[in-house]
Amino acid sequence: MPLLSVDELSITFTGRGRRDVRAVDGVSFDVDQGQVVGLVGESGCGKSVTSLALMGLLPKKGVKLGGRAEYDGKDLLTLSPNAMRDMRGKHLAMIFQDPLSSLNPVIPVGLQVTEILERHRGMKGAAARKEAADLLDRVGIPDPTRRLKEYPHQLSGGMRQRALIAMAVACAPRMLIADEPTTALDVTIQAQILELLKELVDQQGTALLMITHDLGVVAGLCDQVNVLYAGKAVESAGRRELFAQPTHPYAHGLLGSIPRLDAPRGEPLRPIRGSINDRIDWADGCAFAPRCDHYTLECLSGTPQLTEPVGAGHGVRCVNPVLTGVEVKTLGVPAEQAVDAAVATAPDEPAAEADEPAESAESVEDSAPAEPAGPKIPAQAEPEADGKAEPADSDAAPEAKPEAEKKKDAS
Ligand SMILES: Nc1ncnc2c1ncn2[C@@H]1O[C@H](COP(=O)(O)OP(=O)(O)OP(=O)(O)O)[C@@H](O)[C@H]1O
Repeated sequence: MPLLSVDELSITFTGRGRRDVRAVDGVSFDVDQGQVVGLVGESGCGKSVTSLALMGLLPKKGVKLGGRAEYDGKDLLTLSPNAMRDMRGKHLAMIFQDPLSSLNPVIPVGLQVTEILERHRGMKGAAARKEAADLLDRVGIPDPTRRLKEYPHQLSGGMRQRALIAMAVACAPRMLIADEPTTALDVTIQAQILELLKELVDQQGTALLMITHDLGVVAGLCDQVNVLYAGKAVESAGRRELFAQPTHPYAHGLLGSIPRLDAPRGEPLRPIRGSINDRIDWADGCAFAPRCDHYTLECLSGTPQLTEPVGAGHGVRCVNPVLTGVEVKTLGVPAEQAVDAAVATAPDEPAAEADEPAESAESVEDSAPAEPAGPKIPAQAEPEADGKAEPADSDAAPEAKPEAEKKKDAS
């Protein structure tokens, strides 16, 4: 039985006088002990609110939760605030993106660590201080006894994130949720922090839910990956399967948009056009359709279901998946090699190259050119004779535009 089993999680923000926002819509995944599961997607796809819901950190007012999130037989979504408080620390812990705003700026780091040891492990005085120093030492903070007396602003960004990790693991939680833990750090520190997380998983069997927009992090760390788009999982697969054959056009585009060091000089980058705001409601069809070079009219007939067009355990929510093999490279390293390298990296070895794309796998939104948004469907989406808008290989952009867009350009 998985340690955490999320089943059809939905999160809706409600408010008087404004339209409800369905931020997460029927997301399901499992996390086993000692397993790293990734939630990946661009800004606004619902990654952070998923983690906050699991930690019981969303406000009660104005938020509707649906589905189940069973941890060790208990539904985290329905536990009382008190029960949830006991759950955090010992069972569940979270590492946030920005260590500076997660630490209290006016309390020395040591006191923030010992507070946790006192509350959850009943430790006091010198024993708690010693344990706090040991924890800082374990996460690689040099001279821990001195550092304990310092305030967060006196630590470097990497050290602050290490201190947060020390606090998160202080009670040896069985499950760790890391929400973009390396985004605020420079690339060398990123690799060290990822190594540290990997060690925790390997040595303590911690289950790790890794939330990231960074495919380098996924390649280096995750066993299982869920690619989210507009609140739904559009592809769920093992890391190898995903990198070897990204099958949903969004996942395919994400992997294809990673800059390559071996690309010929002047070769344009291949971002996914538009932004997450160019979408339709899932109830009307695939939310990604307006940005998709592979859409057909079928995409507009209701919510596509998760199916397994390329193999058992590789779920894809698309009626017109990318089934041709594509070579996806991460910074010049074929993806499979990058994954192999990442897998083979022992904890005491330097981080795999696969961690490197961390910097370059920028949010698609950030790198999207000022191109016109995708076709406004369904009005302009006219089928070819076979009922399909011209399928396009995203490799072949810009000619490979959907038929409707070509017409728009021509007019
Ligand atoms: N309090 C709120 N009220 C209304 N909508 C919200 C609220 N919080 C989040 N949302 C919406 O929920 C969606 C998902 O947000 P979320 O923060 O989970 O995205 P994300 O994938 O984590 O992005 P990022 O990487 O930028 O944090 C977004 O559309 C966001 O606007």
